[in-house]
Amino acid sequence: MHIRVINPNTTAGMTATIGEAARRIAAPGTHISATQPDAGPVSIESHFDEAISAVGVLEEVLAGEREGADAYVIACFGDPGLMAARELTRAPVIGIAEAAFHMASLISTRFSIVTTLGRTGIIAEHLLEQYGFRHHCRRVRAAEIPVLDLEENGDAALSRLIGECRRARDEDGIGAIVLGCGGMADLTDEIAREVGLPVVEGVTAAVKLTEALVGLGLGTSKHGDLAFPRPKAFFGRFAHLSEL
Ligand SMILES: O=C(O)C[C@H]1NC(=O)NC1=O
Repeated sequence: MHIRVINPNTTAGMTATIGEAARRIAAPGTHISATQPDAGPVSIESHFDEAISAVGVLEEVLAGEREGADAYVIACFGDPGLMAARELTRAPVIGIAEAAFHMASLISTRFSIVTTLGRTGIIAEHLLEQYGFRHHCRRVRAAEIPVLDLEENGDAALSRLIGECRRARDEDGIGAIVLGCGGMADLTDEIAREVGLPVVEGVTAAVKLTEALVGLGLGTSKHGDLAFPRPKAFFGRFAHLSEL
């Protein structure tokens, strides 16, 4: 099976980190392609960044359709473009936030999320509501680190993350922690060791969920709102989408 793991930001180092984490846990026979859009924000830290990145995600899914991908992972914790991406394919499309929420809910009755900047916490809160996990999550916390610090200032970022995860463990009455950024995909084991709680990370959770869906012969339904988009003309820089 071929899973296209899409990093919605345009930082190649983070795409590599995400791809390595995905390959580490992929089943034998699962081929991982880790990709990123040619254009868009170097990191996603706001509603604006999310909106711009979603176009790149959709372009990556269209490329995957041309290349015969069997499933897609959207490897940004805001799951940008998820529903629109599902309209473009019969394959499973999983966002790392929804994957992490599902997995954490199977191993704990309550979890907390630890993400990068506090200002993006509202995005996770909206997704908890949208996916039906609001009552499972005790708190959305932030280590107050810029996303790219995970790449450029790794030790300091990890130390702040571990500190916030320890506070979640001691204060939130939880059984598990969800890491709130695709760029944290390589930190799971170290954080779990330091904090002593199960740590759920979305990239790896999403890869295993897509393997399960493909293995069950399940893909995105084309009945109802996730049917292929109605053909129509697009103008300007999106004119190439007229041939969908
Ligand atoms: O929303 C965040 O803080 C994390 C999110 N931003 C990013 O560039 N990749 C992510 O997973």
